[in-house]
Amino acid sequence: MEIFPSFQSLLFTLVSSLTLIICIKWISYYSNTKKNFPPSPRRLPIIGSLHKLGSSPHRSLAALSQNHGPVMLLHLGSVPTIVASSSEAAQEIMKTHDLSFASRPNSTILNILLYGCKDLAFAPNGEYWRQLKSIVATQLLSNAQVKSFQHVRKEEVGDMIGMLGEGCGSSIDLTPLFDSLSEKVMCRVAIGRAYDGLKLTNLLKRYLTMFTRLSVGTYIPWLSWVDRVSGLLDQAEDATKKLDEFLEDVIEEHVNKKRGDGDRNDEGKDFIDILLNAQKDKTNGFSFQRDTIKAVIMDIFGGGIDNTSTNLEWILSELIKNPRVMKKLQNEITEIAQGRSMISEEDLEKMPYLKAVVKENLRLHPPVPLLLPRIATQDAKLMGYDVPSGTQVLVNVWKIGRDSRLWEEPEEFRPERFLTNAINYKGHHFEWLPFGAGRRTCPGILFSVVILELAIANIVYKFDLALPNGVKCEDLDMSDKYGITVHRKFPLLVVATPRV
Ligand code: HEM
Repeated sequence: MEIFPSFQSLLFTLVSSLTLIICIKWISYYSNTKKNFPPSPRRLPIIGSLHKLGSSPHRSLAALSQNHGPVMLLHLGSVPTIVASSSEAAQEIMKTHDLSFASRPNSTILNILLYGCKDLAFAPNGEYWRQLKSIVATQLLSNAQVKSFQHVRKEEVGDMIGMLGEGCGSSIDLTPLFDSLSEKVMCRVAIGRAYDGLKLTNLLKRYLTMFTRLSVGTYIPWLSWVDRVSGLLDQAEDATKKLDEFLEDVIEEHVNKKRGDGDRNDEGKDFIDILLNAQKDKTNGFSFQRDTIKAVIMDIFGGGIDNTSTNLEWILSELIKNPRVMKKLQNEITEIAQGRSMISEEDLEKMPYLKAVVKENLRLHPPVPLLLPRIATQDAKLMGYDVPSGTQVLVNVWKIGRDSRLWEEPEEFRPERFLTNAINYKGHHFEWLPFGAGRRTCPGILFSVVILELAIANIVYKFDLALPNGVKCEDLDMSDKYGITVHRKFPLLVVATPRV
């Protein structure tokens, strides 16, 4: 019996393997040259076009689209990525071919942060994601459920107004006030109480920052060891473990019905109660483990906290920078308030200009300017171009919101445009997509809009706001900074004076 193959058979195997590889390469090259791929900027070896993203990817990609058109193909490392920058392309992605683009790309770091993507935002499209979205949309974030947390918003907005009042006359940084408001509201509805002290704040900050860190392995898989050597994956594991331990305790408290002091939401069920009940419900054949509950709560913290405070910062920045709009808004609110001490959620329905202000701000400052990435799960066509399965897809809604073909004087903050157009939050208008659209649309729209409207209405009703040290309104710096959401680059410092 021969143990080692003969030289001839070795040579034969080698030559036939080489011929096979050359054939495959040739066939794939030939069929690719037949394909109609979107225009691409020049790329570098290994990193492709990663270096072109810069520190503000939404701005860099908008600039690139000026040269390469509304549908571009970039190679981020070795990840082929389509960037759509027009409302027509967005509509094809999120409506015409929504099913082809309804999944999310996966990565080692996301798997660490989200229990193997058992959350809603990064779960691949499929039965698991569909069932979970149904629970989140109909049980956690439905109209009725959002209404049931009205008292939480009232109390927390009241507390924030109280703090602003205490700082009247001196310079106040609004960002920590807004961060605290959003975190408290989110914690009370999600886990039953707001935690005093910085323990949870710091845990969350550390955890959420991990989503903004560049993971080499995500873009250049053969260099994925760099993420281990650089300590990135260890940090992600540690941040997740700490938050996991915290949430594990909170869930145990819920299971054992032992809630601590400071529970200001004890008359209603919080999200953990609802998820624990859904877990017991076997009627629809969907079963999930505790990791799913924790992953969903992490989504809710990730989606809810930063987005809300970022929005509040930008709305007030625009109002301060545009005194005409501020005056008009204050007039609307004062007329409806009729001397009452606080604006209530019932009042908001009578304030069309306030609603227009919130929408106009989302046009100019969408907190998630490239939406969450999607991935093509089948070969698709986009605006006549070929998009192979496995291509990542980004939609630049920041660019679409500033498209002069769609918006007159797009750089101007002019809420009036939303008084006359029919744009609503249903995701049918592809020129305005701060929450995305289609299957993957944000389920937290109702939840966030009401808190934004209530907080803004009360702040501008109760106070006049000016910039400190005699800085003129028109000189307010509006630079932004890319992160988990697009924040103001510099803190928003104001001097508040009581109005009523
Ligand atoms: C102003 C506030 C908010 C903005 C601008 C925002 C924006 C977005 C965007 C752009 C997406 C991706 C949509 C897409 O890919 O088409 C998204 C998804 C998501 N958002 Fe929000 N969001 C906000 C508030 C919230 C809140 C308050 C929650 C939860 C309480 C939330 C939970 C989620 C979840 C779970 C997803 C993933 C949905 C899926 O993949 O099926 N968001 N959001």
